Amino acid sequence: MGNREQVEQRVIVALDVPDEQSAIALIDQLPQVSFWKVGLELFTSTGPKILEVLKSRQKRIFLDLKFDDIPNTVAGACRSAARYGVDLLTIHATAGRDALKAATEAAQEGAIKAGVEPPKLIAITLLTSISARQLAFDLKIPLELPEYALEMALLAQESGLDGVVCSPQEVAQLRQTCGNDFLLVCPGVRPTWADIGDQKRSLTPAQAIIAGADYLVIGRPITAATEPELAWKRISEELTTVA
Ligand SMILES: O=C(O)c1cc(=O)[nH]c(=O)n1[C@@H]1O[C@H](COP(=O)(O)O)[C@@H](O)[C@H]1O
Repeated sequence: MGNREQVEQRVIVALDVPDEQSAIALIDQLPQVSFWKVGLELFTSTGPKILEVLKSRQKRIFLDLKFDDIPNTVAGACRSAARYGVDLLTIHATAGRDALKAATEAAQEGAIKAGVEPPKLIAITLLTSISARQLAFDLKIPLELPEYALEMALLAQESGLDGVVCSPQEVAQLRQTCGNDFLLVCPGVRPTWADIGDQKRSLTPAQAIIAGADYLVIGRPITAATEPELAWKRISEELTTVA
């Protein structure tokens, strides 16, 4: 496998579209994409049907439902989601230690019962749409943002999770503290030519990989581009220079 193919496998494209038809159109338009993220918009619209579509095309799946509830409820949700045989699944670190532990155990149980590989359960540290100012003034968190993100990552690691979702701006620090076996997945990635949109703590694809991300999650710079294939190619070429 060449460098290019290897690095392309580290890009997860966010399938943030409203229905199955638009999702299938994008999946088929971008055959080189091997890893897709199904999030709240698409899953609420199609339910698990879209997961079957992706599996029938041998794609890897990040099911990003960002569970955040009491331990019993998140455990039930993770047990159910794990049965789909997806590769990655998300929960918010703010659900707390008991919920994170219960979710980890339940995801294993659900997968074993269904006879599929358990998903890697990863926790959201702090949404990449939140700035340091918003963390302090709106959320009233009295910690510096990098320290808060690190605390959430350590909470996830201590609770037995496989990794976290973090902004590329925090990934170097998290890699150093959490080690190489902890999965670091970075959304909030923006090539220099793309709109920043609602993302607040962004880096370019090359910078995010250099900083230590295992996977990049990229949505609108590709999916909302006039020519998604060209956007994908530009990102892939950028990454090949650092891989
Ligand atoms: O869990 C995520 O994937 C996620 C966490 C986070 O902190 N920030 C974030 O943007 N995401 C997701 O990553 C994707 C980013 O999409 P774009 O901003 O269009 O590249 C979206 O599907 C978000 O739901």
